Amino acid sequence: MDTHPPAFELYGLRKTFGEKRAVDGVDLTVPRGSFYGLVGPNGAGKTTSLTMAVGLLRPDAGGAQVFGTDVWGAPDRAKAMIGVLPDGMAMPERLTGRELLTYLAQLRGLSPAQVQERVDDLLSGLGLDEAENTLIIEYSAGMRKKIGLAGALIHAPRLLVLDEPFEAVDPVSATVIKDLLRSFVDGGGSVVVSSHVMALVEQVCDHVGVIARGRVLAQGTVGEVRGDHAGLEEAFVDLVGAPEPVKGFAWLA
Ligand SMILES: Nc1ncnc2c1ncn2[C@@H]1O[C@H](COP(=O)(O)OP(=O)(O)OP(=O)(O)O)[C@@H](O)[C@H]1O
Repeated sequence: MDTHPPAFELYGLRKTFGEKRAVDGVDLTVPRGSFYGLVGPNGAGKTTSLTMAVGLLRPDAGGAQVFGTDVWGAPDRAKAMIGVLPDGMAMPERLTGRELLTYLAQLRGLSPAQVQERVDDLLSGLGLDEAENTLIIEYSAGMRKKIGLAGALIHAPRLLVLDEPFEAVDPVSATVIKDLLRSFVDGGGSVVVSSHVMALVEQVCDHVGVIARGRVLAQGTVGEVRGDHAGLEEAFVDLVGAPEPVKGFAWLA
């Protein structure tokens, strides 16, 4: 038995929606203590892969392990170790930010003292203290991301899986989130983020996986995937293929 399994291992993941093969055999290894960026064009299969890997969508084939625990075989044990920020997460809109976090903390079985401490810390750390009594329905897109991230952190997981955590977030809040995630990694945690923003991945991540058309095209340290290219963006375009020049739109000129 491997006594030091990786933080997260996705193996042979497949998913077809009708005729559409969304995920076509995805294998990824997220080393312990890494800050891992999953990048790929729109529709590449990032969200579908991550949703299956954290146990929210049943794969047609394949599976995932969190620190050696099978996500679909031992879901309670696996999910206790993961904090998830899903893409476009449905939220209880009629709760306030504080009520939502308190509810999530109680669901995780935290003591009243732990609930109080963690909810206070997360609301102030993520700059949501002024909006703590505002209903979620009134939150902006960026505030929703932040309260979702707070919910993913409340039970102090060992692995964070965050789908587009920086989308719609203002630059100051993005810096706060980056700092928080970095200190989580410095403290021994592991993070997976999906993103389209190559510069951001290059700045914050130490490992990267490139996925397109449901398959992994490259993975490794940022340096390994970048190779001889000037940056990750150039490596990405080389791997995924440059887009066709835009034609038409004469009427727009
Ligand atoms: N529930 C669904 N039903 C049908 N097709 C789906 C469903 N979910 C995803 N797909 C399709 O599967 C493919 C992969 O989608 P997915 O959302 O995983 O891509 P992505 O890499 O996360 O894209 P983006 O960067 O645009 O968020 C796409 O072609 C998408 O249209």
